[in-house]
Amino acid sequence: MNTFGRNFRCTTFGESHGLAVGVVIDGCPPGVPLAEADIQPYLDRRRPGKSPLESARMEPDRVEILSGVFEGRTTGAPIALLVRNQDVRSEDYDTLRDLFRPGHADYTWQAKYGLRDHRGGGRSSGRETLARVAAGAVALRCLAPYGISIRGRVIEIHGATEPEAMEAEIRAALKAGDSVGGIVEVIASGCPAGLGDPVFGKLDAAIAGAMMGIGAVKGVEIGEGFGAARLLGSEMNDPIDADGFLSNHAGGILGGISTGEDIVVRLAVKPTPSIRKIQRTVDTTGREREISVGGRHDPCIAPRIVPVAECMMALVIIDAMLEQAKYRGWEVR
Ligand SMILES: Cc1cc2nc3c(=O)[nH]c(=O)nc-3n(C[C@H](O)[C@H](O)[C@H](O)COP(=O)(O)O)c2cc1C
Ligand SMILES: C=C(O[C@@H]1CC(C(=O)O)=C[C@@H](OP(=O)(O)O)[C@H]1O)C(=O)O
Repeated sequence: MNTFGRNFRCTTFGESHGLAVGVVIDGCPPGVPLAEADIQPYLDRRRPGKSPLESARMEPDRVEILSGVFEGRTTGAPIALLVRNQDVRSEDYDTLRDLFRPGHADYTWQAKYGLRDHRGGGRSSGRETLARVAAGAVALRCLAPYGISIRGRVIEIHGATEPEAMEAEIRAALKAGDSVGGIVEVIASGCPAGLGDPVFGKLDAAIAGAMMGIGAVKGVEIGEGFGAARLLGSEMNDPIDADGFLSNHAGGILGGISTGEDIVVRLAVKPTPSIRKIQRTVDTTGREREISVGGRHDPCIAPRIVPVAECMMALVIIDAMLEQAKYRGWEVR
C-alpha cells in the first residue's frame, strides 16, 4: 500500500538509492497559499547528515513542486513534490544483495515479492519518510489558519530521560557498533472537538495506524496508554465542568472523536537494525552466515522520527478535518 488518507490522499514513490523520492497529493483544497519555502524547513529538520549522532548520508533534500500550484496557490489538482537523491554510494550495499539484515525488512520483502532492491533497503528505507514529511508540510499549511499546531520531542533514549544522558546512550551504542531505541511524544493542540469517524474510522485508530506505519515504530499509546490498565475509573476519567475538561488522561480522544483537548501520542521506537556488531543470519539460499552491516546508518532512529511523526499527525488531522467539513458544511482553506 503506497497511498495514505481518504480525503487528503498521499501516494509516495521512490527508493532510497533510486533517482528520487516524492509524493503526489490528491484532494488538497484549492486556494491554499503554498511555495517550496513552506515545505523546505520540514525537510531540513528531517534530512540525514545534520549531526555525528545520525546517518552520515549527506542529502540536501531540496523539494521541487512539479504540479498543483499556480501563482502561489494550490489549484485543487494533484500536487506532485519531488526530492532527488544525491549521495547514494550504492556500492557499500553490494554484500547485502544475497544477505538478510536481522531486524530490517530484507527477509520479509524477499518473501513477499521474490526480489528486492537491496541498495539501502530500497523503499523500506526510512528515506521514504521524506515524502510523508513533504505531504505533512502541505497539510500543516492547510491547518495553520485554524490555529492547530503539532510538536514532537524525544522523551527517552535507552531508558535515559535527561538530554545529556540520552546523548551519552547514543554515543556509547555508536562506539560499540550497536544501536539504541527510544520514545517520541507528539502533541497536537488546537484541534476542534468532533474530529474522527466512529465506529471504524476512529481518530485514535487512524493515529495509531499512521504512527505504526513509520519504520521502526513498535508501539503507540494515546493519553495514559498502557498506564490506563493500572488506573481506577475515578483516576482515568477526565471530569468536566462548565469550562470544559479538568484533566486529559484520554489524550484528547473519546469514542474515537476529538474532545478539543491536546491530542497526546507516544511512540516506542526500536533500536536501528543495521549495526556493525557481528550477528547471525542466512543468505538467499538459506545458508547460515555472519553479518556486520556497512553503509551509513542512524545509531538511534527516535530523534529522526520526530518530524516524521509530527507530519503523520498532520496528515491524519487534515484528513479528519476534510471529512468533518462534509458534515458541518465549513470549508478547509
Ligand atoms: C527516519 C528513519 C530513519 C531510519 N534509519 C535507519 C538506518 O539508518 N538504518 C536502519 O537499518 N534502519 C533505519 N530505519 C529503520 C528501518 O527503516 C526499519 O526498521 C525497517 O524498514 C524495518 O521496518 P520495521 O522496523 O518497521 O519492522 C529508519 C527509519 C526511519 C523512519
Ligand atoms: C537516507 C536516509 O536515512 C536512511 C534510512 C535507512 C533505513 O534503512 O531506513 C538507512 C540509511 O540509508 P540507506 O537507505 O542509504 O541505507 C539511512 O541514512 C534518510 O532518512 O534520508
